[in-house]
Amino acid sequence: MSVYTPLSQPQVETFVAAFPFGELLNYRGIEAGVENTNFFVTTSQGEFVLTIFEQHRHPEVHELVLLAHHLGKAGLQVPAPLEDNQGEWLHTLEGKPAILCRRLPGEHIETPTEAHCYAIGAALAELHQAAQTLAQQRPDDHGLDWAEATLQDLGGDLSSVEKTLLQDEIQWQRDHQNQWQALPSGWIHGDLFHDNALFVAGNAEVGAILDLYHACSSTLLIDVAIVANDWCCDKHGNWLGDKQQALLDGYNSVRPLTPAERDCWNQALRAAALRWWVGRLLIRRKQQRLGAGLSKDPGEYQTKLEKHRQPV
Ligand SMILES: Nc1ncnc2c1ncn2[C@@H]1O[C@H](COP(=O)(O)OP(=O)(O)O)[C@@H](O)[C@H]1O
Ligand SMILES: N[C@@H](CCOP(=O)(O)O)C(=O)O
Repeated sequence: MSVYTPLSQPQVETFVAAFPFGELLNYRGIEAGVENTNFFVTTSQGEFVLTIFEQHRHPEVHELVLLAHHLGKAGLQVPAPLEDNQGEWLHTLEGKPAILCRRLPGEHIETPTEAHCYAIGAALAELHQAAQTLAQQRPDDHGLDWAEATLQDLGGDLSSVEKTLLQDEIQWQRDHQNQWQALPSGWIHGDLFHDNALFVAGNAEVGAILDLYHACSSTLLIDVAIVANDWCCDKHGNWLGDKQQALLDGYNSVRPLTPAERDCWNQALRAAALRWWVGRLLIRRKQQRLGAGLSKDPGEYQTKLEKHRQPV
């Protein structure tokens, strides 16, 4: 369902011919993912992924891919764009930005274990550290102003319960901004759900971190909380076993959280749940407009937010 921009065989052949990777053997659309169009592309010299950006224009893609370039050079397994015969990596297909990356190793996991949570915590901290040496920044455009603007925009699509909860949480987060803004910041992934990681089969070694297209400059702690909300609890926000602790242990093994970050953990879980509740409300609207099935339930993140708001 996420091939928003279908391509013909001649289009892919022409695209691939610009690169030094041999001839096109076959290609197929990738079902996973909801934002961009992706194809697995096999040539006579290897396996690649062709991505067409559906929501970002060329200058934005330029910014986003700087991070992948930077992390790739630091030895992290991320989708870094490949250069064609002219040294260009940013292309255009059907009027939209397009890139080609190597297909990275590993498989998706259905249900993360504690070992996966530990490994992704350590990998996320490595990403945060490696990104600190990237001078360019990209402002976070999914903060509280965006949440507020989206609330206004969605207006009539929301129930009164949803509106009240959103308004109340945005206000609560605004009231706690002083402490939040003093926390360590830098590039965050922003979307490290477990379907955006690959693990090398048979063990809990991270094979790849994918989909860096939400990456931006923000509070590092929210990135850890985005992972916790997806990897470590059930759909109702109940923590599963020791997964949350495993994630934090893995993260701390590379970059120990500061005392101020530890104090703000619940705020981070709330901010992360708010961010993806609003994100999913927008995805739902897009899917409804396209007549597509709903693949990301916003209610799950409403429930998680409600859970984190309960006093412990
Ligand atoms: N470089 C890559 N190597 C291997 N698989 C990839 C790569 N890039 C994307 N994929 C596959 O495509 C899926 C969708 O890609 P993703 O970037 O998450 O799309 P979207 O931006 O639409 O969410 C991933 O879940 C993964 O299965
Ligand atoms: N991961 C987000 C939705 C964003 O989609 P992605 O396919 O780009 O990761 C969620 O699950 O809400």
